[in-house]
Amino acid sequence: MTESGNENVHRFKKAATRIFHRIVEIAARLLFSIVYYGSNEKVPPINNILLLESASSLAFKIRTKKVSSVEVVESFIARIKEVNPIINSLVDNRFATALEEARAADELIASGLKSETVLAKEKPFLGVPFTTKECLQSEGLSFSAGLYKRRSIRGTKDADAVACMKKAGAILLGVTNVSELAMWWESHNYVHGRSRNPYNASRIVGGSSGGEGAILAAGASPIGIGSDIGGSIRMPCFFNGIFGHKPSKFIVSNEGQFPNPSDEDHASFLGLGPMGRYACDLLPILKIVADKNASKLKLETKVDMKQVKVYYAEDDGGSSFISPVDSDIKASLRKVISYLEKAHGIKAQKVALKPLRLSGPIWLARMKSRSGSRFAQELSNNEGNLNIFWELLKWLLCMSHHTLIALCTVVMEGFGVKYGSPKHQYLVEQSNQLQVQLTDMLGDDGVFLYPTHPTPAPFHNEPLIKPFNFAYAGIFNIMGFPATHIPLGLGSEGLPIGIQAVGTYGNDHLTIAMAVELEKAFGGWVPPSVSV
Ligand SMILES: CCCCCCCC/C=C\CCCCCCCC(N)=O
Repeated sequence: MTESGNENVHRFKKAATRIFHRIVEIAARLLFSIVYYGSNEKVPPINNILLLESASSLAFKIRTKKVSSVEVVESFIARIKEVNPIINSLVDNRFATALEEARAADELIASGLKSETVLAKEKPFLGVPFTTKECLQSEGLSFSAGLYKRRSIRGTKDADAVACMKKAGAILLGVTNVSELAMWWESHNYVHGRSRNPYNASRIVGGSSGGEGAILAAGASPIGIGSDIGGSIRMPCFFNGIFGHKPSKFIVSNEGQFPNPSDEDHASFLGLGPMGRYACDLLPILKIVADKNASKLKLETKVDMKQVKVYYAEDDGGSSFISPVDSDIKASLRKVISYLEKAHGIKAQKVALKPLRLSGPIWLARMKSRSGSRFAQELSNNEGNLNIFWELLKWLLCMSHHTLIALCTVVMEGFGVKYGSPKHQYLVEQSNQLQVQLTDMLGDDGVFLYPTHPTPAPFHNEPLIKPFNFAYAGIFNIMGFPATHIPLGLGSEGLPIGIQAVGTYGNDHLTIAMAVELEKAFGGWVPPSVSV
């Protein structure tokens, strides 16, 4: 066959794959709509104004005795008790200890031993409650990572990031649900069950920091710490309409997570960072969890929006296996672009970065390690290897304690592209090319705006039909770049939508400044329900 003939066959195959994928997606959506018809419960409206404060504002009010820490902690505990039966977000708590710590914080403030200025410096979040995901070790609390074999394991010490928060005076309320081994974008497992979206309980909360996204959006915790190796902070923030920041690589310590990154590459993809309802909390919380590495970032630099260069893309250029970007998301991105021009004279440039179309395959290839598959081992809690055929059979007979997607991930690891093969090398090259393109384009004063995810929160289990949609977020983990999710209100289905702002290494202050700016212009977090 001639070269142009070959090209035509290739084009035809691609179009056919895309059409087939769309048909399956539409048919599945129809089926899920029928299955979940009428089960669109929301969390009740927030009636306590303390729950509407940012973590920074709560810290200030506690420190200056305008409100007591006990009052704040009690308010959030009451809200958790109200919403958790609907969203199944908090899976273990330390309420009694948290209240004791709140009393101690109030006593320290009342004693006058330390001035407000000293307290603001030494314990900037004194008396402010927070939550974190269950796969981040927290002393005395469940630490299963959603793995049935680990169901009775509890943390014996705090992960570094949790310890940093406590050192800053913050009070841990409890831990939130994750996907099995934090390796999927829906939070469901056989230890703690399934978490549900506060805007519509028939929809997912995302993963792996999904319980965290839901509890924050429901107004039941002021601030949270998540982790992100393939979008696990940004996707839950997107589905639950809140802010979240995945920092530049190696800024926040990964210590104290299960599973642990298997090598240096994986460790560079993983980033722990803040999640919350208000953009103003991202930077101070990042500073705290970054600890000594905060000085590697430019967090004190004031950003002049007029000097920021903006680039954007409305989609990945048309990957066959990824859903098309929802029209509400595209429209909101366009509104952002025209706002930036009107308010700051920024002439944003639309770009087409070819390797983005390969985001899914690139992420999967870069996650391959030289030493071979580890997921099957981790699924057995590193106690031998999992017999995948036996487990799949057990799953079919409803006898397995593993989720279907975890088993599919083991299969994928076995059958996917081999480490070092020509296909693997090609994908690594594409990934390097994208890194160079983004670095040259953005420099130290540019931000790339891009959908965080192609569709608003799908129904439970629907992600199995579109597994690679996570790649919109995951690709930037591979680059080691900072990325901030920015909520932009609700779409036509009443579900949160938004975009991410991506910068080059070390420019976390730029993507966070963009979040602060767009929150001012577009309103940021929208409560799931309001009193009538
Ligand atoms: C029934 C269909 C099965 C399709 C199998 C697809 C296997 C997918 C493999 C990897 C998906 C990884 C998703 C990563 C999500 C976020 C992870 C994170 N912790 O940041």
